[in-house]
Amino acid sequence: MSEATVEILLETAMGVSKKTQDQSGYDYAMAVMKLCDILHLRHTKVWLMSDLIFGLTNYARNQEKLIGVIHSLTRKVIKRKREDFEKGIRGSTAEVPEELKTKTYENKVSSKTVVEGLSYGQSAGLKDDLDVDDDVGEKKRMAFLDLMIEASQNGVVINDEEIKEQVDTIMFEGHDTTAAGSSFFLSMMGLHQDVQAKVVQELYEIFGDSDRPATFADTLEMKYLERCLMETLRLYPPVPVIARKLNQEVKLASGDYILPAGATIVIGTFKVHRTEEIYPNCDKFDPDNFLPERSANRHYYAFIPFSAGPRSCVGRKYAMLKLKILLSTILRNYKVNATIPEKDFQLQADIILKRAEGFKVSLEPRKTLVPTTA
Ligand code: HEM
Repeated sequence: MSEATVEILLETAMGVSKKTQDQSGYDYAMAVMKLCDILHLRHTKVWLMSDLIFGLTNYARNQEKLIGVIHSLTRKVIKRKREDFEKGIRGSTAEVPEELKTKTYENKVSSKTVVEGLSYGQSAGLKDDLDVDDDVGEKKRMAFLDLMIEASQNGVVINDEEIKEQVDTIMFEGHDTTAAGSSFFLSMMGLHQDVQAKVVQELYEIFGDSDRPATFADTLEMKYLERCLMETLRLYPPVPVIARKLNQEVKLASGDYILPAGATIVIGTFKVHRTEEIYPNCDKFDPDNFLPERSANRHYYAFIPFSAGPRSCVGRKYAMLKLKILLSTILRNYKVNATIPEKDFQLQADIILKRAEGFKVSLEPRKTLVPTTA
């Protein structure tokens, strides 16, 4: 999943054609994973916290090598984009599948010409510029990196090193989070076959037995799949804790406590999401928790997989879109099975929430999407 999410980022956010990539997404994803292991070790082994002692260990040398792998990919991607720009090539060079170049799909559910719906969390009540019916066709797409390179040409002060840092941030934040989210989602589908059957039923209503690629309009119809995704992010938030340094003292609403200015506070998203008063039977996987009527009166901060406020996740709409496309494609082609029950998951919270034993799911090819009972 990590490899897939890196490749998707390179094509969609960096606008690089798969053909132009000379280092696989797999190497990048593995390097990030190993680097996170070292960071995790430094969180838990007191003696490794000191830079001086850490610098003397093999971990430090390994870390250098891994950072080299990570940075070499970003440097190559930027170099390639700059060369394209100098040759006058503007915009994304990632290929659009032939089937998506013509807009002739009949939607089985509705034949709306204007999409009325929401790209991220219908229940969250958000609507923005993604909510338009122009997701297919041959218009020139400008990826995030294209825009930055163009801005640097137009005299906006951003140099190559700064562009590289932005690319590193998006590549890092954008791949491991969605890889964890999608892997937990597949684990849930494997364990809750009745829920998987309902998702497949919904996909059948959207796609019939066709194997055409999913469009943006289709993702707006994936309402039940979205609820399953939100419920997965509730139980297994890929970023399980966030931290903030207080600029001023804060009086807690819950009692006579005052947190001093300058303190670092840690917000346990994982714990917030499993609060019994907010989510009755809070450890149970129940996609109906995100039915509009159930979430309508819930506090805004009761569901914070993407954090909240001014430093919340900039990629959340992109993430939901990417997850819907990726997961619907998998479920249209494979039945997911899993045997390890949730109570036996060995959760590991380094930077990203993972299952220490790996995501043990197996896939069985589906011959047809025609729904079968679970
Ligand atoms: C399921 C997927 C994702 C989850 C759960 C997630 C979660 C988060 C969270 C919790 C934060 C805030 C951390 C904090 O408050 O300290 C954050 C920040 C951020 N995320 Fe995501 N993220 C996801 C996907 C993505 C994607 C796909 C991208 C980019 C394409 C992205 C880019 C970022 C960036 C750049 C920030 C930093 C924002 C800032 O500091 O102003 N994220 N993410």
